[in-house]
Amino acid sequence: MAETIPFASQLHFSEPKPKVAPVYSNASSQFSVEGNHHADPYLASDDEIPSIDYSLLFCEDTDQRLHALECLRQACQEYGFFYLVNHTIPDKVFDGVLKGVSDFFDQTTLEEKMIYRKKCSSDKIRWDLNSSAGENREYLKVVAHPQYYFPPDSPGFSKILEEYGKEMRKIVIGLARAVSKTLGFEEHFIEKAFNLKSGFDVMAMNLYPPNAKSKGAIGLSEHTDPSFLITLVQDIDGGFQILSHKGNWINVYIPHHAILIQLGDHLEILTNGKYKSHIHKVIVGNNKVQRISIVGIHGPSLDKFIRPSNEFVDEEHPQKYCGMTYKESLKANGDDEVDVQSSLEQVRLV
Ligand SMILES: O=C(O)CCC(=O)C(=O)O
Ligand SMILES: [Fe+2]
Repeated sequence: MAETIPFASQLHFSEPKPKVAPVYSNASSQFSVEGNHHADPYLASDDEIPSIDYSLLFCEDTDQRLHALECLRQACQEYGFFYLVNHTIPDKVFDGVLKGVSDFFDQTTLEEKMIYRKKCSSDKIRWDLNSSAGENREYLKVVAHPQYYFPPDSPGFSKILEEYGKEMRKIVIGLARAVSKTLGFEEHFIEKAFNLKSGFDVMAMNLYPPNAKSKGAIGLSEHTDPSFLITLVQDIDGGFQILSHKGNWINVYIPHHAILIQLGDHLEILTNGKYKSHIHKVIVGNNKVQRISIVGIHGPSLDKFIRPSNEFVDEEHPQKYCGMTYKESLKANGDDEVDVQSSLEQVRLV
C-alpha cells in the first residue's frame, strides 16, 4: 500500500560553498552592468542545492522515514536535482573508480583509445575527444546494463568499474522505490513503468582538461539527459552548472563522497512534467587542473514504451508528451544508443 507522506517538512541543504577551495570559482567575476562587455557569460550563483539522506529513506522509524520522503518529494518537484548523502557505496569503491578512470585516460595510448572511436551505431564502447566541436572533453562511454561492456585490455579497471556499477544500481533501484512513494504510488511503480530489471544504463566517464589546455570555456554544452535518473560523481568541483527551476544558473559543489542525482527526461515524461529534468552544462574556463566525472544514465528497458501515466493527466493537466519506446527516443535525434542524448523536444506536445 502507498505510504502517506505528510507535507511541510524542511529540506536539508549542504554547505553552498565547498569546504575545500574550489578549483573553479567565480571570484573574479564582477556583477554585470548593462553594456559591460567584460561580464562573465558563465556567471552562476552559489544557491543551495538540497541534500537527501539515503539511509533515512528506508529507516525503521516511521516519522523519520516519512520526513525523509517528504524532503525527497520537495527536491524532485521543486528542484529536479539533489545531493545524495549517506548512501551505500563504500569509500573504497568510490575512490577506486575515480582513480581507475583517471589512470585509464592517462595511461591508455591514443592508438589504443582510437579503437573505440565511432565505428557503427551498435557500438557498446565509445571513446572520443570533443575538442573539435567547441567542447573540451575526452570521454569513454560504455553500456553498463543489462549487459556490461568494457575495453578488454584494462582488467583491473574493468573490475572496479563493474563493482561501482553494481553498487550504483542498488541505489538507483532504492531511489525508484522512494520516488514512487513520493508520487503516492506503491514502491514498485517506477520499476514496473520503466521495466528497470532490464533497464538500459550507459556509463559516461569524462575528463575535462585544465584551462591551459582547453580551447574555449565550454567543457560540455547545455543539455538535459534521457532516462529515469542520472548519477554523477566527480574527483573535484570544476564548473558543473545547472539551470534552476527559477531560471538562474547554479554552481554545483558536490560534498565529498556524495552523489549528484539529476532527474531524467523519461521521469518528466512519465509524470507528465510533475518531476522535471533540468538543463546543465560544464564550464572549464577557470579550471587550473583537470577534472574527472563518472555519469550513470539509468534508463528504462530499450523496448519499454514510455508515455505520461494516466494518473498525471486530466483536464487541468493535459498530456504534454507523446509516447515512444526508450530505444526510439534515444534514436530520435539520429544518435546511437550509446550517445544517449535528450529527445525531449521531439516528444513534447504542448
Ligand atoms: O561531466 C559532467 O560534469 C557532466 C556530464 C554530463 O552532463 C553528461 O555526461 O551528460
Ligand atoms: Fe548531462
